[in-house]
Amino acid sequence: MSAEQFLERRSVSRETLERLTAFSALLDRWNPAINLVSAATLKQVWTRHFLDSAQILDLTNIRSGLWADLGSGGGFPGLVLAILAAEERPDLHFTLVESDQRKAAFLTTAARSLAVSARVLSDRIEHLPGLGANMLSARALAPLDTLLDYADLHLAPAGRAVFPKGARYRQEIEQALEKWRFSYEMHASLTDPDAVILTVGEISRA
Ligand SMILES: C[S@@+](CC[C@H](N)C(=O)[O-])C[C@H]1O[C@@H](n2cnc3c(N)ncnc32)[C@H](O)[C@@H]1O
Repeated sequence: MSAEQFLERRSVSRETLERLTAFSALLDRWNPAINLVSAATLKQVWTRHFLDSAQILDLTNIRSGLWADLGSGGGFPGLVLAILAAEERPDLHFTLVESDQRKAAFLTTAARSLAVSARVLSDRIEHLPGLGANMLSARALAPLDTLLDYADLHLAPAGRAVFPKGARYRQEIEQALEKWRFSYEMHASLTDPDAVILTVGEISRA
């Protein structure tokens, strides 16, 4: 999928498109050295990473407060969300948590170079003091029960979370329900017929 095909699925302003294009160029430049995403998916960055991340913003209606993205890696979904929100939801603030120092350095450099406001924390999620986030996201980080441990630590009261999940999502929900109570909604993924995106709230220990 090219930038033009992305635009057929998700409208963005010219400035946001330019930022995404510049982000794609940064990934091309840094990926051989620090393996931010698999080389194969880099060829499909507009669908596998940009559209896949953008759909997450579109499933939420939060317009202000703190959004924390955990285990951001090369910036997915967190930096894409920050790029979109810069114009679409300017009162949202982003914190990206990534323990790998080289990836965190990439995220800091990319945010600065793209003129996107995002705080990058290079630490382990479970070592950080609670972030008090209003919204939490994490892609390809951990099973749902572990993600709920992180949500318990980092969400503000009444905060919500949004987690893309692969084909094993039903087992993950069953497993998580042994330890947690939560409400959730399931949304079909725009980019993977086997995947879903879970929006989760009202999280408490079982
Ligand atoms: C499989 S990658 C996924 C990256 C990105 N979310 C994506 O979907 O492309 C998981 C990332 O989480 C980071 N990570 C794993 N465990 C972590 C932890 N406990 N605290 C902070 N970062 C962590 C890893 O360094 C890695 O960059």
